[in-house]
Amino acid sequence: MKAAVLGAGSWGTAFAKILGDAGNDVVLWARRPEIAAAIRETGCNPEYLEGTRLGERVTATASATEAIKGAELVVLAVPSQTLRTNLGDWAADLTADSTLISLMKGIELGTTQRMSEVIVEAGRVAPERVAVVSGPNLAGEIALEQPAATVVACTDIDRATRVQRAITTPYFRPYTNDDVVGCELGGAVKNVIALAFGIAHAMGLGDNTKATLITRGLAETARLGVALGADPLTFSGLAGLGDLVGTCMSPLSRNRTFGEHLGRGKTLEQAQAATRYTAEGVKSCLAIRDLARSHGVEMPITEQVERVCHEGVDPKVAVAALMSRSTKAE
Ligand SMILES: NC(=O)C1=CN([C@@H]2O[C@H](COP(=O)(O)OP(=O)(O)OC[C@H]3O[C@@H](n4cnc5c(N)ncnc54)[C@H](O)[C@@H]3O)[C@@H](O)[C@H]2O)C=CC1
Ligand SMILES: O=C(CO)COP(=O)(O)O
Repeated sequence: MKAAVLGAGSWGTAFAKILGDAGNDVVLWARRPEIAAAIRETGCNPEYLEGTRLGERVTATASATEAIKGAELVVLAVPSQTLRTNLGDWAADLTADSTLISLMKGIELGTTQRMSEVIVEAGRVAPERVAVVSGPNLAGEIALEQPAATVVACTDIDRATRVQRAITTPYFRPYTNDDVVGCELGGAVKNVIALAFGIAHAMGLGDNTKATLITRGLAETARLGVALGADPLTFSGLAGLGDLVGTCMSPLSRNRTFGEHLGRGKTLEQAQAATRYTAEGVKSCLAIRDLARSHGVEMPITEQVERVCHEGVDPKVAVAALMSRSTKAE
C-alpha cells in the first residue's frame, strides 16, 4: 500500500519504519525542509531516533500535499493539541476512502474530544474511516526492532484487519479491536498516570505506592471509559494495562520523566524547559479532568496531577490528599 506519515517526531519516524518494513511505500512528512532533506539523503532522521535506518521504502518531504497524494493510509503523528489546526491544512488533500490512522495519545483542550473525534470533525471524514493504533509502543525500543504488540481499533473491523496486515512485521504484532473509545482513553489517561508515577519515583516512594498508582489509575481510567461507552475488558488489554505498565516502568517515557522533574520540585515551566519531547499528559490532564467532571466520574489521581502541574500544588500535599479520601469498597 501507499502510506503517508504526517509528523516526523519519535513515533511518526518509528512508525514509518514499521510501514516500510511491512512492505508499504511510505512518505514521511516533516515540518522542516532540512529534516525531510536529511531523511532523503541519509535514510535516517537526524533529530529523532538518531542512527535508526528507516529502510529503502521510506522517503520524506516537507510538503504534506505531496505526502498525502494517492495515499491509502494516512497516519497522523503530531502533538494532540495541534492536530485540529494541522488537519485544517490537510483535509482537502485526503483521498476519498483513505484510512486515517491516529497514533496520538491525548484529549483536546477546550472541546475534551478524543483524537478520532477531532479527525472526523476537522478532517471531514466518516468515523468508520478512522483507525487508532495504541499499545505499549515506546518508539525508541521499536526503532531497535525489539518485539512489541499493539492494538488497531476501528469501528469497521474489516478496515482494522487491513491496517493490521499493513503494519505487521517480525518485531511488531498488532491485534484488532472495535472499541475505539476504550483504546483511545487507555492511551490518553496512562500518560497522566505516568506523570503521577514519575512524581512518586522522584519523591523516593516505593513499589507499594507505584503498584497502587497503576492499579487505581487503571480503575479511574476504566470508570471514565465505561461512562463514555467503552468495553471494560479493553482496559485489561494492551491499550489499557499494557500501555500503562510499559509507560510507567520505562525511563524512556517522556511523561514519566516529566513527572520526575515535578517530583524533584521543579515548577511546570522549569520541567518544560528541561523537556524536548511531547509529554501529552501535561495538557491532557486538564481535558481529562473536565471530561470526567462533565460525566460525573471521579478521577482522584488525575485531579491531583492537574493540581501539581497547573496549580503549583506541592506533590507531598497531593499525596496526602489522595491518602485522606474517604475509605470505600474496591
Ligand atoms: N514517542 C513514543 O514512544 C510514542 C508516542 N505516541 C504519541 O504520538 C504522538 C506524537 O508524539 P511523538 O512523535 O512521540 O512526539 P515528539 O515530541 O517526538 O515529536 C513531535 C513531532 O511533532 C512536530 N510538531 C510540533 N509542533 C507541531 C505543529 N504545530 N504542527 C505539526 N507538527 C508539529 C514536531 O516537529 C515533531 O516532529 C503523541 O500523541 C504521543 O503521545 C504514541 C506511542 C508511542
Ligand atoms: O505512549 C508511549 C508508549 O506506548 C510513549 O509514552 P511517552 O509519551 O510518555 O514517552
